[in-house]
Amino acid sequence: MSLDYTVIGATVLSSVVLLGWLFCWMMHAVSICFGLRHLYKSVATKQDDIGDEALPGVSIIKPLTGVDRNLKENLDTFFNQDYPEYELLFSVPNDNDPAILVVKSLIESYPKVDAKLFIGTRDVGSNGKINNMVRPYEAAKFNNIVISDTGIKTTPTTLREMVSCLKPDVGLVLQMPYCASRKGFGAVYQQVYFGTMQARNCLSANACNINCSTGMSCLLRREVLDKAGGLAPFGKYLAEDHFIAEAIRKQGHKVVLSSLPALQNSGNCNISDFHKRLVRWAKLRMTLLPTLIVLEPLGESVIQGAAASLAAGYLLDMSPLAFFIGHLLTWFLIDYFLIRIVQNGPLPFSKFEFLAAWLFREFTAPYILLQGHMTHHVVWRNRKYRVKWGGEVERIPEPGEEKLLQQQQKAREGDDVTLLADKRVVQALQTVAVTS
Ligand SMILES: CCCCCCCC/C=C\CCCCCCCC(=O)N[C@@H](CO)[C@H](O)/C=C/CCCCCCCCCCCCC
Ligand SMILES: O=c1ccn([C@@H]2O[C@H](COP(=O)(O)OP(=O)(O)O[C@H]3OC[C@@H](O)[C@H](O)[C@H]3O)[C@@H](O)[C@H]2O)c(=O)[nH]1
Repeated sequence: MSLDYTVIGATVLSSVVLLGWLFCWMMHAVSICFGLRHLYKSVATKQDDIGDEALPGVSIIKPLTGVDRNLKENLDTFFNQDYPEYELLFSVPNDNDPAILVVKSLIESYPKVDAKLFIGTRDVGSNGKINNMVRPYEAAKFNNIVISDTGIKTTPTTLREMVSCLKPDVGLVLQMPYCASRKGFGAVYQQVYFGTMQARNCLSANACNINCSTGMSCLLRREVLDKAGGLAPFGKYLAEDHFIAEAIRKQGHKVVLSSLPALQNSGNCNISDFHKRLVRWAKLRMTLLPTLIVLEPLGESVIQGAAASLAAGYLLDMSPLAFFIGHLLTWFLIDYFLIRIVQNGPLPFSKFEFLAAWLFREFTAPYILLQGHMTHHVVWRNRKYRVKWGGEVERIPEPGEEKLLQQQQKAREGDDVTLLADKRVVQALQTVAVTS
């Protein structure tokens, strides 16, 4: 009896594809169960019995670069935390940064809030955000550090909620990225992106204890990060959030999700800028976890649906078109259910807008991943970086910047204690610290 290897091959491949398809539905189910159980289930209320005096002090670091039309409104929310003891540490890379005026005016408006502004970076690596945060990190008064990006808007109870998640065995509390409601299709699209695909991955990964971080808003124990060398060793990566979470986990501490998502409220909802950000993130993910090069496209509804339709057509003799339509419709309905959980109620836009933004996201996602493959460098806040396999990055100098970057690199390589101390003195002299 002769074996038909083509038939065996096609049968095995179709079965694997259908198993992958079932795995995706399992991810949907896990993210919905975890979201329902975890999101907006405030732990803080239980802690209220402990009393304010038992709550630890928190230093909130806000690395800023430039201004957008929502910056003042966003920063203002940090001055209104319902929390007994916290300090705000703003930092900007240089004294031309327009964010300085915004911060100074807020500091003047809230004389009772402990707030400082740091001007000038310390270059410990290529990552501009890390360089911008090193000095406030070292100056922080408290052991509990919040890192919060410039575009984040917060609510009065968020800090209390995040601190309540910081149990003794926890080293890092992450806020899952989501968005505040803003006007326009670009805003709806971002909300749909973070409330569906990103939420599914983030919730299911956290439910299964897989590191899936976004560092836009997190609370960490400084003593734990200091054991890994503080912030400086992470300056060589752009995905510093991923590596910080890894370092904390390696020390045996848990990384948990806060029950409140982070509200991104940048004044810029431009779709093309958002796509550039997604391409940068995609590039970071595929260089640091190459298995995602295969898995990530397979986790997309359109690619997964196309592959599963062909497999079902072959194995189960079903109409591939009917299978594909049923697949997409079910995925759509489950995503609608998930985003309602992430939003904690009715969506701030119509069902039609949801449908349009959802279709746009699902059908552009493969193209964005492809662009991530095709770019050799990423751009972040007007700076170009070359990303190496493993996640390390190198700044690509702009014309005229080569010498400066070489000097900075040499200074980093030659850092001994005396040189570092000298540099600290120079930097201290260059710094203007505005204290309330
Ligand atoms: C057969 C089909 C299998 C489908 C598997 C699907 C695999 C998941 C694919 C993509 C993950 C997307 C993750 C999105 C969140 C990451 C956001 C991000 O890019 N953040 C960067 C900027 O902040 C950050 O620097 C990079 C971090 C690296 C994140 C790596 C995440 C891996 C998560 C994998 C989740 C799998 C969940 C499995 C649950 C059972
Ligand atoms: O050169 C820089 C770039 C960025 N930043 C600051 O870093 C924060 C995040 O920057 P953006 O909002 O441009 O970028 P993203 O939202 O894409 O960042 C996100 O993805 C990449 C990760 O490394 C970040 O931790 C995460 O926050 C902002 O607060 C920004 O002001 C700097 O201080 N200097």
